[in-house]
Amino acid sequence: MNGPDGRDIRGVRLFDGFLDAAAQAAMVSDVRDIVRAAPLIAPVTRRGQALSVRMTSAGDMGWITDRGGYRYAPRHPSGVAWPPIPASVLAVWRTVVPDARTPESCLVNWYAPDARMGLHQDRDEGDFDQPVVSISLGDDALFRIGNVARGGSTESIWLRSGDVLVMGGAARLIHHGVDRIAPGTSTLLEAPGRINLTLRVVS
Ligand SMILES: O=C(O)CCC(=O)C(=O)O
Ligand SMILES: [Fe+2]
Repeated sequence: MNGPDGRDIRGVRLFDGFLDAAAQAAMVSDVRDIVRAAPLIAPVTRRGQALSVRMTSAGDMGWITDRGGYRYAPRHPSGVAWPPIPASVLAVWRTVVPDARTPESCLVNWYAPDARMGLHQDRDEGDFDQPVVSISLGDDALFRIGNVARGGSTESIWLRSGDVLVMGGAARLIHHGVDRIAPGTSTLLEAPGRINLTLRVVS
């Protein structure tokens, strides 16, 4: 059921339709401000393999990956500080995880129609008692949820614009990924694609 604590899928909590159309549009405008200050990066792994998403960040720390490996960094590669996390985004965190510490990082993932994200854990943070909160804007995404341990069965759900997902507690280190997006399922953005915002406490 979809009560005040969201719908439970393997310990992950989904608040579907959390943001109404006006709140989504306002948040997109805030994301555009972030991207203007800290332009999207085409990330590569240490081995030089390109990720299909484009990324930037807001907050004290931003997650980056390049030929030096992956890490949290205090600055955008251009040398500018990451812009602050917008109030609209912080408000979502405070509502869905009121007992958590203040997030130090808001990763902005941009999915063009052919982008995806492989199954992984979010484990570059210092305190796994703190949740991860993810906000979806734009086209639908097929989100796969596995297990904390590697392997085993998985379950996929469609994340839609305005949905908020919480990975916390026993599900904090659950494997997850985005198999694909469905271009053209939302009219929120001017071009097909999807924005995902992922909030984390880093330290
Ligand atoms: O795009 C999403 O919904 C998930 C993003 C994600 O898992 C991440 O950035 O670590
Ligand atoms: Fe993740």
